[in-house]
Amino acid sequence: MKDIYFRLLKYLKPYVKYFVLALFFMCLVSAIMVAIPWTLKVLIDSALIKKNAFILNILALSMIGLYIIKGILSFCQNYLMIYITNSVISDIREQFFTHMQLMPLEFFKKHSTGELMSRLTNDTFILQQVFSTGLVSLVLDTLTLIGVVCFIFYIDWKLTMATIFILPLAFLAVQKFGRRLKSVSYRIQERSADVFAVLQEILSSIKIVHGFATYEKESERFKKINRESVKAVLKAGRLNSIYTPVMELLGAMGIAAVFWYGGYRVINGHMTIGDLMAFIGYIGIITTPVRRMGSNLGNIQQAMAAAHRIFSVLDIEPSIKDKEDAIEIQEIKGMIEFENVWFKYPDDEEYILKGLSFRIMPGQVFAIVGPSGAGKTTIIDLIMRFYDPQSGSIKIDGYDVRDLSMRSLRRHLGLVPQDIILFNTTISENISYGKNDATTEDIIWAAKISNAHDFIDKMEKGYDTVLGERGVRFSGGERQRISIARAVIKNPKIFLLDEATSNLDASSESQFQEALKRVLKGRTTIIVAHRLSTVIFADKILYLENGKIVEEGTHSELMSKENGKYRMLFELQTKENMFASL
Ligand SMILES: Nc1ncnc2c1ncn2[C@@H]1O[C@H](COP(=O)(O)OP(=O)(O)OP(=O)(O)O)[C@@H](O)[C@H]1O
Repeated sequence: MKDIYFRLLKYLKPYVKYFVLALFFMCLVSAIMVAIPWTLKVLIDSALIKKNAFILNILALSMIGLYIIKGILSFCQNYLMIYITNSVISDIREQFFTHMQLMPLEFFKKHSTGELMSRLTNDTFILQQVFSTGLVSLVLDTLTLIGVVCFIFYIDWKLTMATIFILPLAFLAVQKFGRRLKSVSYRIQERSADVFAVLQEILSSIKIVHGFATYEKESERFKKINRESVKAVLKAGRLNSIYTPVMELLGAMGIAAVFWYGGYRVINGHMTIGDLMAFIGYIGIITTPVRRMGSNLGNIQQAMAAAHRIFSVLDIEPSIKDKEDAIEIQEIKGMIEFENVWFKYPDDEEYILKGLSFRIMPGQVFAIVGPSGAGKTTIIDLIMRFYDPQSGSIKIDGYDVRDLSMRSLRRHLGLVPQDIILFNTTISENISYGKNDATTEDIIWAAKISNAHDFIDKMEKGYDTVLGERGVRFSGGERQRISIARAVIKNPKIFLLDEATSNLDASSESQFQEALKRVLKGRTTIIVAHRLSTVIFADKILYLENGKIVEEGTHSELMSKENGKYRMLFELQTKENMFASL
């Protein structure tokens, strides 16, 4: 827990001068708070008992003055604290976001989107709330408490000692509640993260839910998780509700004791009436802070739990990162080599790629075909360095990809992934996503090559059409063409097309292939395809099965193999196409 406090303090470093100023204002505010009951003593002993109207007037005016000054100081201190906490929280959020983006893909398999969203929004919100209000009142209350204790000791130490006897009881109760509240609040956060996760999953799969008409099943699932969350909130509510009356009782006991014992001390001449009234005034102004300190401590515990959850994500070291002396590769020729590559996914037992070796010379087009699950996409992911192999090496122009900076490596790779992911911005922003300095001509060029220009041009807003906007619908093929244009515009030396044409119809595909052949000239290309007709022009075709290359050669070489796997698959697909066209 101490670590978390220190870590949070580190975030305060850039704002330390504002923090010191806010603390200074807080000290002044509590000094005024502490001065106010003292005026009661002067009022009774020096103005009322001695019937001194001048002192009475001065007291009335100074009371107004003190409250005006306190108001101004409270405003400054509050605003400064809001500024500091919001800046700190925004720094944490930005750090969290940047960190999350650098995480390898396996991280996102372990942490659901809902969970990460909850860390970034809910948890940082708790921190923000607690530190902008809870912390201020805790500091103010502590300072006021210290000031009050000094004053009441000065007034009558015996009465003070008698009063203080009650305080440890209150603190014990506060601590006990604080601990209970912390564990309950942790449970609330966990449950609300679960609700987030289920909601996010259902919303993003709504098509499937509709398609399979599983509304009731999903409603049940949501209801169950939602009720768990309500249960946790109710438990915290119960604790909070018990907390207030217990604290009130302790407060009342304190006041009764002061009245009783203080009254005797006045009767016996050890105190003036003004002393006793000021004393009671002091006890009055500290009962609220003492009570509030308990709930503020509880809130701070909640914030610590939130900070712990945020830091536990920030502490995860990316398993794939640049070496300290990573090479920034400027220009590449485009040679790709796999040397005895063995790879399995993290936490899996079975190897997906088993001693894979091949070499692609610059400018060559390689196709990787084979049954589903053979490991084709995995090969692409390893070249992109989304994962590292357990043994063997993957080289680009003779450099092991682990020695290159990921940014410079990926700058030369044009990936068209199997899952088409487009952003909810304009078509032109989607196409120019990887090239900040792209001109309108570049965007149109890339769209033309990818066979996307015609359908974009026909749209009312053309390249300014926003994806996902009301009324804007794109077919799978159209989305795929935008995704291809996004890779083409980078003008990469190496193209990695993972089922890039699977959503195109036969005529778009043949047009696209013609265009692609032009673009691919002079660039190394790997095409992963299920439809073998799309790769017959490749310089070499690798037939992958169960993580191993079982056949390789050109289309005609592979077709000449009697009972060859490639040949059998090709013939099967040709027959299927014939039937489909009947
Ligand atoms: N992130 C992952 N974690 C664990 N296993 C994975 C992961 N991604 C893929 N796999 C498994 O690795 C194997 C190879 O997957 P890969 O996607 O490379 O196959 P593929 O040949 O491209 O298949 P397809 O043609 O169906 O796309 C499959 O058994 C798959 O279930």
